[in-house]
Amino acid sequence: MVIRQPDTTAEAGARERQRRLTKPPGSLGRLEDLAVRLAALQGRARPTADHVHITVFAADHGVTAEGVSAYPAAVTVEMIRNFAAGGAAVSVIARRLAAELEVVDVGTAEDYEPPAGVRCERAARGSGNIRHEPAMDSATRERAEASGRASVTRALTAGADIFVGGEMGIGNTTAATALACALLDLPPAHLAGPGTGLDAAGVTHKVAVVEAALARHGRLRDDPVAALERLGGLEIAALAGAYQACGELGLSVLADGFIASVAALVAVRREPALRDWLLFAHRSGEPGHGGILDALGAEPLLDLGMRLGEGSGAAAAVPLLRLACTLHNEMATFDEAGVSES
Ligand SMILES: Cc1cc2ncn([C@H]3O[C@H](COP(=O)(O)O)[C@@H](O)[C@H]3O)c2cc1C
Ligand SMILES: O=C(O)c1cccnc1
Repeated sequence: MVIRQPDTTAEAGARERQRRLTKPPGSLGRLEDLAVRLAALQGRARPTADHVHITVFAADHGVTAEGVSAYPAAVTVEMIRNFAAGGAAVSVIARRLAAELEVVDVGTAEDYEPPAGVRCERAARGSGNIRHEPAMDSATRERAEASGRASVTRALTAGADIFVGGEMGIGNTTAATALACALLDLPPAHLAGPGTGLDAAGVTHKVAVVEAALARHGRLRDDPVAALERLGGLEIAALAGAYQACGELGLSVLADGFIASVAALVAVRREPALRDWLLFAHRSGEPGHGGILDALGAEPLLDLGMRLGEGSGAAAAVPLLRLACTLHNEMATFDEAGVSES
């Protein structure tokens, strides 16, 4: 399927409406651009951000065997339970936003009883340890991407107007760093950071692990799919598949932090027209995020020092989208209010 084109008629209508609202042109800054952009993506002059669908994709990473995270791999499944129980940061924000929150296990390694509400769609039992082997084979990547696509279909069926993809997977900042270094041809020291909280020695070790992984897998700069299979993670593949489906089916994406942005980079490298469908919510505290945002030409909405993932940074920016839409839809025009234009 092809990526849809934004609706330029709706965009022009929205821009014209912004011009007629009772304010000096441009005075609501990026809130104006946001409303116009959402109008173009939603194909209507009056956009909305009321129905937000959040899917958190969870998976384990073989590279955790190299000691690259401040937390044990068991936290991935423990957090799945926490999402289901409503206690994770993204659970709380989703409640506050009245957003739909679903959790999809696309590849945990451990045996556990998935709690009610968690979709168990494992494409594999964790990814391979990228230092020594590919993260996944092609069939596994396709299964993980299909899970991502299916979540977008559910979102659209439920009437979503914004899609947020979150991720949970201890070790996934290492996979994301390796992927981004491969696609951007950057040295690991440029993009590797503390993730969940490595100290300086831990980051140095993480750099060495990513260097070894890149050396093991060779040059992948011009092949995003091979890079994803060799260096990625199952939740990163699911996110890339979900973003692709959003572009094909016409659903706006509000992208989260470091890992989600690397998934976006993979998806945009594969399908450049997809870029139009992606709004970037925030600049993560993970230091490498800036390089990825730059590569995507993205200027995120928030810079709160958040570095959690789960979709939490994207969810935190939803109130701004709602405000942009409400201002656009409810402000009076100069004519309606009898206010003089310049
Ligand atoms: C309790 C807890 C909750 C989380 N929620 C998201 N992450 C985040 O941290 C992980 C990536 O960092 P690293 O590569 O350093 O392991 C991912 O699971 C990400 O979603 C969490 C991490 C922890 C510990
Ligand atoms: O920005 C993120 O998404 C992030 C950063 C650190 C750890 N987990 C997620």
